Amino acid sequence: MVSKSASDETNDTGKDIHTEVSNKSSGHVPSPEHTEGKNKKEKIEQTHEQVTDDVMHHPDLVNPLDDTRIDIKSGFTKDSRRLKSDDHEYEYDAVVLGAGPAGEAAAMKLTKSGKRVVVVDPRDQVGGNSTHVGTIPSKALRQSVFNLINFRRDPMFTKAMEYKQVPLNEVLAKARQVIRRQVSTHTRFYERNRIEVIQGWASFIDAHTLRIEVDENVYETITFNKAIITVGSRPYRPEILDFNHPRVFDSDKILQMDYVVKKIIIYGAGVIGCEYASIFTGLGYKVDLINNQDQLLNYLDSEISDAIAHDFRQFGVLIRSNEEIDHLETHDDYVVLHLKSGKRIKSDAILWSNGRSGNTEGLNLEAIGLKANGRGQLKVDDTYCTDVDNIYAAGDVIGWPSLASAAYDQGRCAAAFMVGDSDAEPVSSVPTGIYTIPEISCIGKTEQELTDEKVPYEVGQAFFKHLARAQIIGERSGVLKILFHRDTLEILGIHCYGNHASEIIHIGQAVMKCKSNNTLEYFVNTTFNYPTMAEAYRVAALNGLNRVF
Ligand SMILES: Cc1cc2nc3c(=O)[nH]c(=O)nc-3n(C[C@H](O)[C@H](O)[C@H](O)COP(=O)(O)OP(=O)(O)OC[C@H]3O[C@@H](n4cnc5c(N)ncnc54)[C@H](O)[C@@H]3O)c2cc1C
Ligand SMILES: NC(=O)c1ccc[n+]([C@@H]2O[C@H](COP(=O)([O-])OP(=O)(O)OC[C@H]3O[C@@H](n4cnc5c(N)ncnc54)[C@H](O)[C@@H]3O)[C@@H](O)[C@H]2O)c1
Repeated sequence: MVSKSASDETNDTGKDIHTEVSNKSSGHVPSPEHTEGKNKKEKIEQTHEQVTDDVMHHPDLVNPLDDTRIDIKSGFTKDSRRLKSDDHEYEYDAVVLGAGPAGEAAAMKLTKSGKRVVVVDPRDQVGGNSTHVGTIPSKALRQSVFNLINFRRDPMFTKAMEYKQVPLNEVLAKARQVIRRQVSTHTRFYERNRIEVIQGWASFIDAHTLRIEVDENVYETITFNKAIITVGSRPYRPEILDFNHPRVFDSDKILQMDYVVKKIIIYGAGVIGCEYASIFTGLGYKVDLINNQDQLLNYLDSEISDAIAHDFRQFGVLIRSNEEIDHLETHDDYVVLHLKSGKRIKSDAILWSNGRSGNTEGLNLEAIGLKANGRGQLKVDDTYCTDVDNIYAAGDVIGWPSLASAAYDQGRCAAAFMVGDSDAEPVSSVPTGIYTIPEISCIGKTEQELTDEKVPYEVGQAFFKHLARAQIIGERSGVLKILFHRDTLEILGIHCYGNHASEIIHIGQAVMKCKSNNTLEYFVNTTFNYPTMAEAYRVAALNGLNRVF
């Protein structure tokens, strides 16, 4: 039996939904005449009434052992209030603005709840910025660079191979493959769930009418009962910089960098700045990392933040803290960054990575009485509802935490609130996964927070260099740190630095979620596979218990 949440997550449960699809081939957009209101009414068969039971028999899922049909949950709970019972005269029960992770999850939840839903996105492919310019390309790029670093370190290869610098867009060849595969996977989700996708820029005419620019100066209008804004974000571009200059980049444009540089400035030492510092040093570039704070990623546990700063320096990153741009001088083949402190830094190029802005300015929010903040973000309540009661928002456009992981869950939860699921809850606890080389991942409180709150905590540590698995796979640096209450042994925070950290963290996260079992003793009393990186939990737990008296 597939549970409700599991089927929501995979989105791939086949022909279980009863709205007609209008873009059968891919995420590609139907032509305007294909989506005209009149045709649509004929084409879209509203069969909400068919989805009445909680459990459905899935036609494609057959148990291989006894040939019986596998039951799946329809996505409703018995006490769900359904939009279909809201007697409305609109074409759609819900419209989703943006086909990124938040939009996709919202659309899947809505359609699985029997709603007639349409998704609008200006790209001709689904996946959002996350797939096309954010998470996926940067992580695929990071993996290629990681492989390159390991390859160069291996004496078996380095003798035979010539050391050659490679431009970024060539290293991205692998990333392009991953993007293609991701787009095709997600397109299938939309197709199988028969979700209509319209390509175009959406803007509001009023709180129940959307105008979609499907081609240059060609508009289509649709009406809807409820909407969810999941338009995501883009790099924040200050006016003092000319991003058309071939030596000035942001995190979108950097994916097209087609020349090799020796030296690059990264302005902004947030997650993007730090991840790219690893990527560039891995490619052999010299990096000046300009941080406008006094510590790298200062929301991290300071020991972890110190560790990444230390490793960056070892790899040749020059970190300049507490600095602020005055202006940038651009030349054909170099740039000079002038800092307010009077320093001047010359480099082949600059990557600006100083925050992001929500994509709200083209939405004509005034027409529905909404206003975004200075960074283009929308305010929502605990049910992801904006100040307008039929308009919801999720993902990067609402700010925190601006992660694809959370955007997906926020989209699903927002849709759950929209359909009236009684068990819907807002997303609250999100792990941090930072894909520097090595990785960083954390969940729960930091030492600084616990000290400020005067919680009597203790620390258990495991250094990767002592673990058999780490020695086998050649992990030289890394640490797992567990913070726990010294009286109750409750786990309060887990901080991991080292490769595989973003995977390792989930073991601790699962234990922390089990309220009755959330104690350090779990790791001592449970037999783990050996040798594994997960053994770090046992080692750290024993190390911590030895400190308790
Ligand atoms: C370089 C980089 C690396 C990242 N790495 C990670 C990572 O490793 N892990 C992680 O969890 N997160 C990562 N993130 C963050 C992650 O990409 C975002 O949190 C995620 O994309 C947010 O998803 P979303 O659905 O809110 O919006 P998006 O992915 O931004 O998608 C929004 C969609 O809305 C569309 N849209 C915009 N305007 C309109 C309009 N008017 N009408 C209709 N549609 C519109 C856009 O075309 C886009 O397709 C990274 C981000 C960047 C930039
Ligand atoms: N591995 C990941 O999870 C991952 C990877 C890359 C990006 N992201 C997401 O992308 C988002 C953007 O990353 P980023 O590195 O560009 O930005 P960031 O939010 O991490 O901050 C980068 C720098 O910009 C500054 N800054 C941010 N907001 C500002 C504001 N309103 N005014 C002035 N300065 C501000 C910060 O002080 C910091 O020095 C992050 O929120 C992050 O969640 C996540």
